[in-house]
Amino acid sequence: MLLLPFFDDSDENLNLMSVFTPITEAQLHEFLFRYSLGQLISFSGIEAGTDNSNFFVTTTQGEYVLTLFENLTDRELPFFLNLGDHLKARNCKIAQPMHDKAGDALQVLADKPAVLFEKLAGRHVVVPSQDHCSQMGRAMGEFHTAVQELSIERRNPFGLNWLMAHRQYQHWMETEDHELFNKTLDQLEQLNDMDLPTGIIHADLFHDNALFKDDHLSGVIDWYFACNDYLLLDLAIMINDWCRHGLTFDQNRIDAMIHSYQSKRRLTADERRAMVLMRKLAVCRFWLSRTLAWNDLKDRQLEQVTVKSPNEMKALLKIL
Ligand SMILES: Nc1ncnc2c1ncn2[C@@H]1O[C@H](COP(=O)(O)OP(=O)(O)O)[C@@H](O)[C@H]1O
Ligand SMILES: N[C@@H](CCOP(=O)(O)O)C(=O)O
Repeated sequence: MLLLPFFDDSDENLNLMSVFTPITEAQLHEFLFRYSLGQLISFSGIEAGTDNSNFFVTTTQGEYVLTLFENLTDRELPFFLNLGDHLKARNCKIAQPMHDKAGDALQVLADKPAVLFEKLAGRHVVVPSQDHCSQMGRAMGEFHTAVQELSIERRNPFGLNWLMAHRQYQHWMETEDHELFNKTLDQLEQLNDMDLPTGIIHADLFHDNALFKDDHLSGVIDWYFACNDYLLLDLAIMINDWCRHGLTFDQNRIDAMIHSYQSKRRLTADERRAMVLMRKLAVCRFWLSRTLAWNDLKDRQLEQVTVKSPNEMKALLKIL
């Protein structure tokens, strides 16, 4: 049995440096020859992040973020790049993938798939306000409207079926947690009987995945969990993360987020009925993924990763 430390403040996550693949100035200099973006001035590794190696890159023409993909492959990446191009063409607030002189966004650098993105201004907010939540609701409504024109597809690897499959594999949970998890899965089965709209969702829009400059949203990053699933799941993930202080939800922030979302896409009657269930689905998804990540970290004694607290999600489930 694995006992996980209890954290009630998400700032206390295991947070270590996350540049997995280093690059040299010479490599980057040569890489930039492919683009019409000027000469390299400077670059530096970004310490935040869990999955990829990211670098800020400054050239004589602008500022960019270079991502080397540590897990996603050449075969998987076109989905995310097509999505990025489409959303940018619809004026959605995201970081544009930069295309080289031949029109390609996907490259190879240091033997890893690599993409250069527009650098968005600002930072993520630490304590989201009602106005931040309102801006996020509107942005999400715009994303969900824009993706309806797009026919690409990706199954959600962390959706309801994935959760249900883990009913059998709970040696990593204490008995009390196991009961809470299973009881919630029983409730979630009701989602299969509801007629809920689906489409491409971000699927990970926590407040560290949106950048604000002077309290205005400059854009949403980290689209690598994007997939086809319930549209409502995106709103549920955002409400659970953006609209609370610690373990206390703020109804004003929730109302502001839903209201501005609905200015772009109205929720159906079934979606309004399913909201609490969907928020539980969102919590279980991150409880399980964080727990698996913690176990993996312990088993492999990884040192260069950032893993968020699973127990924060368990505590949230108890108050929903
Ligand atoms: N396009 C961008 N513009 C500005 N900053 C970015 C951009 N993309 C990533 N970042 C910065 O890099 C950090 C890590 O990026 P993220 O996509 O979360 O990495 P990972 O995929 O490894 O989790 C973010 O918290 C943000 O500070
Ligand atoms: N948002 C997820 C973890 C994924 O990390 P990210 O840095 O890729 O957003 C969680 O909260 O567990």
